[in-house]
Amino acid sequence: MESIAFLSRQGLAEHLLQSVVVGGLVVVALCIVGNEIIRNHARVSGLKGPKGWPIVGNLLDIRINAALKFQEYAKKYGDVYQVQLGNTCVVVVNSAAAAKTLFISNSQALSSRPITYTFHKLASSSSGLTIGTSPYDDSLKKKKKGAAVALNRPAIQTYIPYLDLETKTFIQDLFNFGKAGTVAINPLPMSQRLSMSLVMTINWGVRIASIEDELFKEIVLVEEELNRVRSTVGNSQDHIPLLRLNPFSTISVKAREMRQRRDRYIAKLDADLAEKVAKGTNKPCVQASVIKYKEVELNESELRAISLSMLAGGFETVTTTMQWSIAYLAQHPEIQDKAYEEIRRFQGSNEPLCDAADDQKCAYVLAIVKEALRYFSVIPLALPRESIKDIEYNGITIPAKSTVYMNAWACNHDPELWTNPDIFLPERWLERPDNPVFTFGLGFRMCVAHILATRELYIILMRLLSSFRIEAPEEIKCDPRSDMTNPQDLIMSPKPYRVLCVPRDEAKLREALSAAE
Ligand code: HEM
Repeated sequence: MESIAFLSRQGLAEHLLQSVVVGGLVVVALCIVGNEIIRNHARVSGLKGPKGWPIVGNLLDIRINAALKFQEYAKKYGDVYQVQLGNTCVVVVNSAAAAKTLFISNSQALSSRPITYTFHKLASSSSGLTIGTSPYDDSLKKKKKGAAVALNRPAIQTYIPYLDLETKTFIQDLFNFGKAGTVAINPLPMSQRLSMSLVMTINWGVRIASIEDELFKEIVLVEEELNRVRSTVGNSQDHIPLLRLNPFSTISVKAREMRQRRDRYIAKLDADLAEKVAKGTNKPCVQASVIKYKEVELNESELRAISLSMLAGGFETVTTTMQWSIAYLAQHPEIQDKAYEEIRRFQGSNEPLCDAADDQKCAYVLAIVKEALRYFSVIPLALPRESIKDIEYNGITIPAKSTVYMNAWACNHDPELWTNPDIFLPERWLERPDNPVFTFGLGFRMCVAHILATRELYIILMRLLSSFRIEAPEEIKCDPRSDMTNPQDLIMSPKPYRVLCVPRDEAKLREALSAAE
């Protein structure tokens, strides 16, 4: 009797277990089917493009190098197509001609940014968004106007003394840490200090004088982590909502921690400046003087957004462009020697610290800057856009609220624009100085500081190449297609390396640097 009861209990338990498993599988299958229907519905009607796998879409295919993979897809699907990143349908633009049509002719329609889970919900500052991550609204227009006033040509003219001081300190650092060319060094912290100090001086009137500064180290660490958090394609949870339920997600923990740490130093910088303003001891700077742009009338959170944007936009971008360039130039002495000759000829003297006020008049050095911006394309997918109204493109309607990526890498390497686009060749810019560079984006949301950034890179390279011969003590891998530190970062940086900065004329350089002190 007992054994019959036992068997029937066991049978019941097995049956229950089977029902739970089958029920669970049915629910999962229904969820997948439901999700597929939603995803299919979200696709742009009539636009070609790969659908990828259920749930993940094309995310797995673009892990190694999204911009290159998108460029490859263009051969099959055309210059403009759609991909499926998890649940997000993205329109990708891959040629110079298509980018001009979409981002310039439809500038206003493509004036917003999509909201992402990892950055916007977890990591963005409690007191507001940066300009680069703000969707389109009236507040964004005011923030952009404030930044434009701070970064237009007349304003940049007033920053020449800052450019002068920071680039001199850069040369001094390379000379000192590299012990006059006898010790191989990684130039990264020196470039980071330069670009960070410049934007901090412009914004808050305070410098970072040394790479040993604790605030410098904190900002470097936090901004580098945020670069990961802002990844366009690397955070799966941005595109697969189910993953947001994971309570142990390391990227979510990092995002929250970095937000708090960033809020702390921005608040401290603002408070220190407010104190100086009250005492009348502040240096002229954007934050202190923005109140005088009466026509803009920014509130506190909009002012804070400008500060955040200066650091987020102006620090890693310039640094990584320099870091790739130095790696490449170290292995191409012929480009360095040509630049050195051109600088000497242009200046008519043997002065290592070239004139900081020179506005990009040495054509060959400007050509190196433009080629570095093009060839390395440090933000390969620019910053994502969202359309605010329907766009007609080649008979297809890209509806409002679509996410659109400009593949800046593909546009910069477009064979319709350049012969041998995969070769680093500054001379191409002497032949076609007016060709476009896509590295700063295009249209309404184009980089607000592209004039400052180009001028900064120019004067850094002028002084660097006229002061030193850069030598590679060992091979440095610096192919932008494969040698990045983390292919999922928003801003791509090369792996760490070391170079020797050998003074071209040590006595003359010592003299110039000591005169500058
Ligand atoms: C080599 C240096 C730089 C590169 C490659 C770069 C690249 C970019 C790119 C690709 C965008 C998005 C453009 C688009 O959506 O079309 C952007 C936006 C922006 N950049 Fe830069 N940038 C650089 C330097 C700077 C500097 C020095 C600053 C500030 C001092 C800055 C501030 C900004 C801001 C505020 C935006 C947001 C514009 C908006 O969303 O309306 N950038 N930048």
